[in-house]
Amino acid sequence: MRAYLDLLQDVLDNGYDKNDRTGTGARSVFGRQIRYDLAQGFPLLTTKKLHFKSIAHELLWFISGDTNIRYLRENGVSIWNEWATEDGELGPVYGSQWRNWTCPDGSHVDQLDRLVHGLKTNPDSRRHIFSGWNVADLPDEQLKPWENAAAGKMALPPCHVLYQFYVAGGRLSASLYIRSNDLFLGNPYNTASLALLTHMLAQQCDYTPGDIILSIGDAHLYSNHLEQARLQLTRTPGPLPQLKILRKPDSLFEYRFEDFEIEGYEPQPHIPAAIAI
Ligand SMILES: Nc1nc(=O)c2c([nH]1)NC[C@@H]1CN(c3ccc(C(=O)N[C@@H](CCC(=O)O)C(=O)O)cc3)CN21
Ligand SMILES: O=c1ccn([C@H]2C[C@H](O)[C@@H](COP(=O)(O)O)O2)c(=O)[nH]1
Repeated sequence: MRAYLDLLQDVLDNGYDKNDRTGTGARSVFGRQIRYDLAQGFPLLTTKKLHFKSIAHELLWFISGDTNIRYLRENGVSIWNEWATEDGELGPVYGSQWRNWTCPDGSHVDQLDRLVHGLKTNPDSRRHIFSGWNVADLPDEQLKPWENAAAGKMALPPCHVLYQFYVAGGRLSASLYIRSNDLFLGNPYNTASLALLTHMLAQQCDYTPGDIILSIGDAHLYSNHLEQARLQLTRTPGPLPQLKILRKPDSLFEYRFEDFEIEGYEPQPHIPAAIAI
């Protein structure tokens, strides 16, 4: 996880202080990349305690195609509460685009189903991609997230926008473009989520999990996360935990939270930080 800490230092040292949509202010750099080899362990941050439960439930919720936070709430996950309508709606965010992209003729595309089929039947393809960036559903910038959701638009435009997969030597690798990344709160979630998805796809398609690569556009530390980032930089990363998947479900769409076990996770204490809304 050294590369993550180096990126925090890079932003502290070289970032520009900019205003941002949330009014919090952020220090940012543009265009950075971090790579993890999943053979080295599961990339769950060890320099502060992370809530794997939130990360896994959020990914299962995306994969199910759901865009209402009811499922998350029922499972004790509150990370999307601030953006939803009173009824829990977020509009056509990730799950909707991944599973149910609407075409001009009114038909729908299940991008994840196509991805799995492609990875199994045509591993050498250079087109193993799915994307959440559906221009027709982007929010109206003048409205609040929940107002957009109530109007049938996305509450927030996707941050983890474009996923690409690559098969070589029996290894499945994943590359993710993140247009905007809250390095203190969002990035550790995005990293572990991409790793978990890659493990699931590798299991389904009979490959070994390979590398994951996160390419970040606007990489920022919010002004009220700078002290927390400096505290984290005083800590030394520990050994990475291992992910065990306890059974092989019949499809990507049949995983349950109980199928995942994280072994050997011995993080340093949690560092609280306020989320910018
Ligand atoms: N400003 C901002 N940063 C984000 O990372 C982010 C958004 N907004 N909006 C949409 C989603 C929601 N995500 C979130 C939201 C909250 C936490 C958060 O507060 N994490 C706490 C623990 C909370 C918990 O797991 O219950 C942490 O310390 O990691 C993390 C990611 C990622 N995304
Ligand atoms: O998966 C995610 C989702 C969101 N974020 C962060 C990145 C930004 O700090 C905000 C989104 O604000 P925009 O003004 O739309 O860029 O959420 C993240 O890091 N990871």
